[in-house]
Amino acid sequence: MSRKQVDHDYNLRSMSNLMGERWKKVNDGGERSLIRAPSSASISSQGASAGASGAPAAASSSTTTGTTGDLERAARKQFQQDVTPGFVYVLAAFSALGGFLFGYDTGVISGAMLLLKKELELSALWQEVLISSTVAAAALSALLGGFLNGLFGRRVCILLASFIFAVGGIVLSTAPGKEVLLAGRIIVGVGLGIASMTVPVYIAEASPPHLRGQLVTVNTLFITGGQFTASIIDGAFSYLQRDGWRYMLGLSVIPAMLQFVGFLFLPESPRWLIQCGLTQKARRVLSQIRGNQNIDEEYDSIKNSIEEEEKESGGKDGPVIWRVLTYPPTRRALLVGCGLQMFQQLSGINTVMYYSATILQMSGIRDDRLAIWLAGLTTLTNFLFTLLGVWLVERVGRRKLTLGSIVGTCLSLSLLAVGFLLSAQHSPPVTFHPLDPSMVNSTCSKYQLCEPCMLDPGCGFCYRENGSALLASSCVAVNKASTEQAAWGRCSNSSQMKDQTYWAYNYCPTSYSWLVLLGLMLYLAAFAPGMGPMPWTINSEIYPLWARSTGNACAAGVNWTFNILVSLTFLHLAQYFTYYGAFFLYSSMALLGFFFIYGCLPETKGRRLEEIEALFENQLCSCGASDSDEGRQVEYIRVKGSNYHLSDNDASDVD
Ligand SMILES: O[C@H]1[C@H](O)[C@@H](O)[C@H](O)[C@@H](O)[C@H]1O
Repeated sequence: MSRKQVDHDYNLRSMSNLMGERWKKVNDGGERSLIRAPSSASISSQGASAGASGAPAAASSSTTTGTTGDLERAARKQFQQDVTPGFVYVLAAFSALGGFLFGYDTGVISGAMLLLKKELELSALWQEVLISSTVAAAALSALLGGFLNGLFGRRVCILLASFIFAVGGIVLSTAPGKEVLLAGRIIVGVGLGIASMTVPVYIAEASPPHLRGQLVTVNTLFITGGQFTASIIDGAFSYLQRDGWRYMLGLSVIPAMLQFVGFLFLPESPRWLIQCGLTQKARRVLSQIRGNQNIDEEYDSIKNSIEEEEKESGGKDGPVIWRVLTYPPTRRALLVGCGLQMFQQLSGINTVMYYSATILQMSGIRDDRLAIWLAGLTTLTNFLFTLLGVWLVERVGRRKLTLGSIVGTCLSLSLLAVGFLLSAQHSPPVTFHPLDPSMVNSTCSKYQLCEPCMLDPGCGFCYRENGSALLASSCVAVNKASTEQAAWGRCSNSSQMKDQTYWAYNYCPTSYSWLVLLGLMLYLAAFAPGMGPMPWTINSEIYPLWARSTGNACAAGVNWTFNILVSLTFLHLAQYFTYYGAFFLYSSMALLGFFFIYGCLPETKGRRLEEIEALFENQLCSCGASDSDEGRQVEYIRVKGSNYHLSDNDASDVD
C-alpha cells in the first residue's frame, strides 16, 4: 500500500481513545490510525507519492498539539513497555556473546604477547604477524560471512562462528610453537569476521523498532566488555611467566561454548525465514519472540515489504553485490555504511587503545605491571561510555549521537596532539654519550634530543632522575629480544637499574603528560557512546532484507581492513610525522568524518526496518538540510480490532 493511499485511509479520531477508549475504525473500516503528521521534509523524503497525500495528514497534525502529544507519547511508551517480552533480551544477550569474543580476542593478545615473545623468542616480525593475522582473516571472512548469511541464515552463521571461536581457543592454548599459534590466530579471525557481521543483523531483525537501536548497541557494549575482561585477564596472568599466555588465549573457549549451546535453542531470524519462504516457521518464531502476542499484522507487513522490495530492486538477476551497486537506494546505503565504518577506524580508536599503556608510562607510571593494570582503566572507560551510548541511542537518535561523538572525538584528538606537541617541544636533551662497545647501532648515539631518539624504533632513552631534574641522559640501542631494556650499559639489566635510573622506550619523560592523559580520557568519553557502536548499529538497519547480509559484510570488511591499516601504519606514521603529526592526522580524519555524517546520515530511530530504505531514495548527502525536521517524523499507532495495543511495528501502515 502506498503512503498516498494510507494517508487517505487513516485519520486521527480522538486522543482520548488512546488513553483508554477504543479507536474507531475509519473510512473503509480499516483498523489503523495515523497520529502525528509528517513534516514537509519527511513527506518529501518518502518520495513523490507522499507529497500529494500531505493534506489529510496535515489536518490531523493540527489537532495533535501540546498535552495531547504528551499523552500520546506516554501512552506509546506504556504500551511499548507492556509489549516487550523478556525473550528478546535473552536472544540479544546470547547473540552479543559474539561481540564479547570479538573484544576479548582482539584485546587479549597484547598482554599475551608480552609473555609469548619471551617464551617463544619471537622476533618483531613474528609478533606483528601474530597480531595482525587475526584482523586480516576477519576482514576476509566478514565478506564470506555475507554469502553464508544469505545461504544458511543468521542462526547457522552464529553457531558456526562460536564453533570456530572454540576451536581457535583450543588450538591457541595448546599450541606447541609459533606456527600452530599462527594457525590458531587465523582460525579465531575467521570466527571474528563472521560474528562481527552476523550478530548485529540478527539482533536488529529480531528486535521491535523501539528497542532495536539499544539492543544492537548492546553488542558493541559486549565488544568493549570483552576488551575490558581481556585486560583484567592479561593483568592477572602476567604473573604466571610460564604458560600464562595459554590461559589468556584459551579462556575464550568458555563464552564460545556458552554461545554455541545457547544458539542450539534460539530461533532463526523470522525475516530471513520469510525471505526463504518458510512462512509457517517464521510465524511460530515471531510469535515466540513477541511473547505470543498477535503477530498477524507484523507478519503480513514484513512479508509484503519483502515482496515489494524484491520487485523494487528491479527483479534483476546477478550477484547480490551487483544488484546492491546498481540500485540507487542500496548503493547510497552501502556508501553511508562503509563510510561510517571507515571513519570509525580512521579516528584511531585502536591506536589509542594500543598506545594507552605508553601514554600512562609517559605520565610517570614506570612500573610495567602497574601500567598493564592501569591500561585496564582505558578499556573500562571505553566500556562505561559505551553503556552511555546504549542509554542515549533511543533517546537522542543515531544521527545526533554520532555527530556529537565525532565532534568530541575530533577535539580530543587535537588535545592529544597538542599534548604530544608540547612534550616534543620540551623534549629533554641527551647529555651523556657513552661509547657503544659493540657499535651495533651507532645511529642512536647521534641524537641530541629524546624525541628523535624515541621515534627511532632501534633506540631508547636511558636517564637518571633526581627530583624533577634529568641527569646523565643517553640514547642507546634497544635490546632486540626485549624492548624493556637497552642492549648494553646502565639500562641493559632491569634488576640492576639502581639510583633512580630509568629506561624509556617509545616515549620521553615529560611534564605535559597530564595533557595527554586528559586527551586520552576525553577521547574515550567522546568516542565510545557514538562512533564506537553507531557504525555497527546503523549498518544493521539501513539495508533492505535482500541486501542486508551483503551490505553488512562489506561494511564489516571495511572496518577490519581500516583497523589493520591504521594499527600497522601507526609506528611508521609516528616515525615520519612524529606522534603529534599522527594524532593531528587522525583528528583531521574525524573532521572529514563529521562532514560526511552531517551530510549523508539520515535518522533511522523508531522506523521499521522495511521503511528505512525510503530514506535513501533521495540523492546522497542531502540529510543535513532536513536536520530541523528530524524530531517530526511520522509515527503511527495501529489499532487491531478490540486489541488496541500499540504495535511494536507501528510504521507498517506505510507499506
Ligand atoms: O566498535 C568497536 C569498538 O569501539 C572497539 O572498542 C574497537 O576496538 C573496535 O575496532 C570497534 O569496531
